[in-house]
Amino acid sequence: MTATILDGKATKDAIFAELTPRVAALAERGITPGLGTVLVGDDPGSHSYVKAKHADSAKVGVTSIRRDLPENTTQAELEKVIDELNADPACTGYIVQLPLPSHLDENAILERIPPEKDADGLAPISLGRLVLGKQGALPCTPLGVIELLRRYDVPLKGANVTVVGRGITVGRTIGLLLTRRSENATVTLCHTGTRDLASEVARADIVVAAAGSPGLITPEMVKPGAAVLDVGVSRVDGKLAGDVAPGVEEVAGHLSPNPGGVGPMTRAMLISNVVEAAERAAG
Ligand SMILES: Nc1nc(=O)c2c([nH]1)NC[C@@H]1CN(c3ccc(C(=O)N[C@@H](CCC(=O)O)C(=O)O)cc3)C=[N+]21
Repeated sequence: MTATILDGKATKDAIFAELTPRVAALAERGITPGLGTVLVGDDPGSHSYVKAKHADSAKVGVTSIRRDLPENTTQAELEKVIDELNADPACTGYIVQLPLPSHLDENAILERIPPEKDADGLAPISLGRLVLGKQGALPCTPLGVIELLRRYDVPLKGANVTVVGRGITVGRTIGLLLTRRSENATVTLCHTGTRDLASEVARADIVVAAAGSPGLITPEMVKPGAAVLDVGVSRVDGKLAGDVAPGVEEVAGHLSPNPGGVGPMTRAMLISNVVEAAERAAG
């Protein structure tokens, strides 16, 4: 058996094609969504993600506002930029690219993002609303995983989902989305303290690998026919490596590769969040 590839790039393009007329409809009412990005430092990976987000915005007609700051930016300088975006009516939503350099207080910055301008659901108030099941911005990577599964008709209701990794952008939050009544999945969250990772993965109908540990998920672990999503990414000898080892495509029923899987979906969900927030604000 060879897994059906969950093609995140093609799915992102399909989502953009759906968003473009919605942005045009907003434009007719005099509304232009504007996505801001705040990037501190010169990590090449972060730079290429941010660049891609601006290209995405342009593609669907969303204005973009870019704030690139040097590595040695102080907390006060960064807070000033955040306050400017908060006050700028052209910026309807924005993200602070994570991780921030270690001398900066990341949580204090995220606290400063008002929920109505939070484009990727990582500000504390948005995360709290997610826990409470209240309307708010939702995290883009978990949304991307769910949307990709939905578009390939991989059933979530009642599915056993094993998530590997407890980072804030994926592992910690995806269970909150998957266990909503609208998804109704059963979620197991694994991490470095998990006693028997192989048996937790073997039980799963869907595996979300978001540990950032190259090749962690091997073919022997995976239940034949399961859907496997490779979300983790690390650099090994300068090359990008996912969490899913070669050979899993022979066992899995569906596989989202890395690159070309959840990464582009994350970007699609960011633009979708910004468009949806603008529509909601317009009434
Ligand atoms: N506040 C915040 N929100 C984020 O959503 C966020 C973040 N910080 N910090 C870093 C991670 C990482 N991330 C990616 C987005 C797109 C790709 C992506 O599109 N990747 C392509 C190609 C990547 C390449 O070739 O360089 C792919 O997977 O095919 C990857 C990674 C968003 N993140």
